[in-house]
Amino acid sequence: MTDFRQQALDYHAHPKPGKITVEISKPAETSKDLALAYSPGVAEPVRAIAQNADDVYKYTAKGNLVAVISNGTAILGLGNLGPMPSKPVMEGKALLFKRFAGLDAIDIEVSHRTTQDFINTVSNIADTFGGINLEDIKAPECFEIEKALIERCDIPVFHDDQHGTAIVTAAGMLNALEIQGKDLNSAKIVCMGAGAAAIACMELLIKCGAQRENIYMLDSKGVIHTRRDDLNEYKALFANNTDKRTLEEVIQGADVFVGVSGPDLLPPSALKLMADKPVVFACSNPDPEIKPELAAATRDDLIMATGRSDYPNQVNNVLCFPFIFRGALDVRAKAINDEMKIAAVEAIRELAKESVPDSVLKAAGVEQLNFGKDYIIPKPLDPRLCQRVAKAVAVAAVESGAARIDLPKNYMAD
Ligand SMILES: NC(=O)C1=CN([C@@H]2O[C@H](COP(=O)(O)OP(=O)(O)OC[C@H]3O[C@@H](n4cnc5c(N)ncnc54)[C@H](OP(=O)(O)O)[C@@H]3O)[C@@H](O)[C@H]2O)C=CC1
Ligand SMILES: CC(=O)C(=O)O
Ligand SMILES: [Mg+2]
Repeated sequence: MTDFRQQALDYHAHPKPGKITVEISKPAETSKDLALAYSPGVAEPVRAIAQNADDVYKYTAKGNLVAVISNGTAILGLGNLGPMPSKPVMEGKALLFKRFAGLDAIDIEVSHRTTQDFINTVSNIADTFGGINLEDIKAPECFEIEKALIERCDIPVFHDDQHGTAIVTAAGMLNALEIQGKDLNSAKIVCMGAGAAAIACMELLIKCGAQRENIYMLDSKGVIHTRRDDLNEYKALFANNTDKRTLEEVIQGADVFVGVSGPDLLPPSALKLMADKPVVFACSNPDPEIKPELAAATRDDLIMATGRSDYPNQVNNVLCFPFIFRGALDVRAKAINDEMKIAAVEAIRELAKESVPDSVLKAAGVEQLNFGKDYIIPKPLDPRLCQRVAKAVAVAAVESGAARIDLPKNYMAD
């Protein structure tokens, strides 16, 4: 067993199994405390909420509570391994919600027979929470699930692998292209993968200026083109009228490669075929489509990002989901709309252009970080992310009419 593998297993096993716990937030030491916390005192907020539904935000933990819900059908890039193997990832997301945004989060792994069963299960428990973060649910079911839950729930429902990934990818991509002196509008883009993350990343890049006809998408069967008769409705939107069938054919002269598929799917021979100054986001976890060392050895004019913490330029949805929920919950948004997503893109993007505080340099273990090739996007440990992204999202929610309450006074002030 490798050292790192053993360290990871020990981290999860000791001193207590798992990564999250539940703590109480009120005194419960005396008979008086118990009389307030439980019977008879608890009857008072019960009566208040029965009379005024919004009082649930005043008297319970709902407004700061997120459910991280999965069925384990697309666990990172490890595939469809089922609900229980997904639990460490979901606990991990809960850890990140708390660590980065102060949100209480609980993981829920759902076993189900049909997609409708999953939808019913989640919508039946949704009111318990302030928001629902769907995670690691494979395409195409994830699209139907998210759409149905958004319709049925009046709290934000957000499939992180779709929109969290797309927001961070768009922020990083706009910056990387700016550094390379290129424009998203005219960029030729190859997207390896045609699932949850791929479809959402490409749709958001289009909203940010990319041209649909400049995007070539590949799934496990190769290039997605108009002659294929095995495409679901989501892939069909990216079908090119082309006679190109392989990665090598479509990547010729491409400015951008986005990998949200699986390990080692971008060979150096294909990377060599890209245009000058390419941008390569190999975002599959834990193992990217090409290792950064191999990419750097293949050519020296690229900007490279991965989903991992141990290389520069971590394009990972952790830069988004804690903060987008923070902002959404703080104004009790009914949903997370496009205005809020674009506000998050801009806030993440802009932060990378500011000077980096010493505390962040220290946490990252580096001497300096300056906007450029190896720093296109902020570090997850940057405490300014919460302030900037949550505020931008909350403001966008208020301005777009998604918020139920106004911005709290002095919200996320410096
Ligand atoms: N860095 C980040 O923040 C994030 C990274 N990801 C990564 O993206 C990947 C996909 O996740 P997600 O979209 O949720 O999963 P999905 O199961 O929804 O999609 C996986 C996609 O990858 C495609 N694929 C699998 N093998 C190949 C192959 N050999 N060649 C081309 N395409 C292939 C599948 O093709 P087919 O449709 O034919 O089955 C499918 O379209 C994972 O590795 C995950 O870790 C995901 C979210 C966030
Ligand atoms: C980061 C993430 O959500 C994933 O790889 O699935
Ligand atoms: Mg995920």
